[in-house]
Amino acid sequence: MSAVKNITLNDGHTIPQLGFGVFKIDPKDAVEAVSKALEIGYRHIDTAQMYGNEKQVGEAIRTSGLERGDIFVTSKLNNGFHRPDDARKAFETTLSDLGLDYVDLFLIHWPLPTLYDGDFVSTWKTLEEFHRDGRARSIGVSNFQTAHLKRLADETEIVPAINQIEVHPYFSNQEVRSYDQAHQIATEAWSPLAQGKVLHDPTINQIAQKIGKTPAQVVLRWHIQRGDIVFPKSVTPPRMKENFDLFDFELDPSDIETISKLDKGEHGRIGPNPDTFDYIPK
Ligand SMILES: NC(=O)c1ccc[n+]([C@@H]2O[C@H](COP(=O)([O-])OP(=O)(O)OC[C@H]3O[C@@H](n4cnc5c(N)ncnc54)[C@H](OP(=O)(O)O)[C@@H]3O)[C@@H](O)[C@H]2O)c1
Ligand SMILES: CCCCCCO
Repeated sequence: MSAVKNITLNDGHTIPQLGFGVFKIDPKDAVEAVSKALEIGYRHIDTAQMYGNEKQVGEAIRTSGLERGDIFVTSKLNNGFHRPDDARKAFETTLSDLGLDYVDLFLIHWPLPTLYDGDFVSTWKTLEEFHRDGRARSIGVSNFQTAHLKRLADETEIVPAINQIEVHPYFSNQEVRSYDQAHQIATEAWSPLAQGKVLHDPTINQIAQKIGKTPAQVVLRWHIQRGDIVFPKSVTPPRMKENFDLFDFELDPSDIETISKLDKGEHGRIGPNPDTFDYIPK
C-alpha cells in the first residue's frame, strides 16, 4: 500500500490529501469507526460541531496510541455561533470535547447571511484570533461561494487555507474550484462519492472494470488527480480499506476527462445551495 500524499497549504502547514469523514456517524458508533480508520492508516479526520461526535472522535484519537502530531484533525464552527463571543465559546467547547489543545484546521461551516449586525466577515476575524494564538494551526471556510471569498479578500487579512465545498462527478463546482486555485486556497471535496449516488453510474463502472478497481476507488482517484482533498465516510471496514487504497494506481487523463463530463451542473447538487441555506440548529 503506498503512502497518502501530503498537500502544502498557503500557511505552510501540510494536510494529508486523503482523510476520513464522520458526518452522520452516530455517536454510539463513532469511537469504533474512527479507531478502525486510524488502524487502517487514516491520519486525517474531518468532523464538525454539527456532527455531534467530537467527544467520540477525541476518545478514538486518545486511545489509538498515536502521537498527536501524527493526526490531522479538522472541526467546524456550527451555524448559529457566528457572533464573536459565541464563536470563541464554541471553539473552546470543540477543543475540550476533542480533548485537544489545538486543532489542525478550523472552518466556518456555512457562510450564513447576516444574522446580527455582523456577519461571516466578523466571524472570520474571530477565526484569525484562533490562528494567531496557535489553537487552530490552519483556518478556512466551508461552502463559500466566490462572492463570499471576495468579501474576505477585501475586508480581512488572512486568506483561508481551505475551502471545503461539495464536489463529485455529478457536481464539479468548477467556478468555485477555479477561484480557490487562483487564490492559493486548497479545495476540499465534500461528499466525494455523492453519498454513494455516483457508484452505480455505468461510465464509472466501465472504467472500474477496465482497470480492475472498484467504482469508489475510481471516483476518489479522480478527485486526487484533480488535486482536491477528500475524506470519504464509511462505517463498513472493507469499504474503509478500499477507500484508503488510492495511491498505487493512476487514471488515464482520458478517463479523468470522461468522468468530468458527467457533471450535471446545479442539478447534480445533493446538498443545500450555500446562497440560500440558513439552517440554525436549536
Ligand atoms: N462541509 C460540509 O458542509 C459537508 C457536507 C457533507 C459532508 N461533509 C464531509 O464530507 C465527508 C464525506 O461526505 P459524506 O459522508 O456526505 O458522503 P460520502 O463520503 O460521499 O459517501 C458516504 C456514503 O457512501 C457509502 N460508501 C463509502 N465508501 C463506499 C464504498 N467503497 N463502496 C460503497 N459505498 C461506500 C457509505 O456507506 P457506509 O457508511 O454505510 O459504508 C455512505 O453511505 C463527511 O463525512 C463530512 O466529513 C462536509
Ligand atoms: C443538512 C445539510 C448540512 C450538511 C452539513 C454537513 O457538513
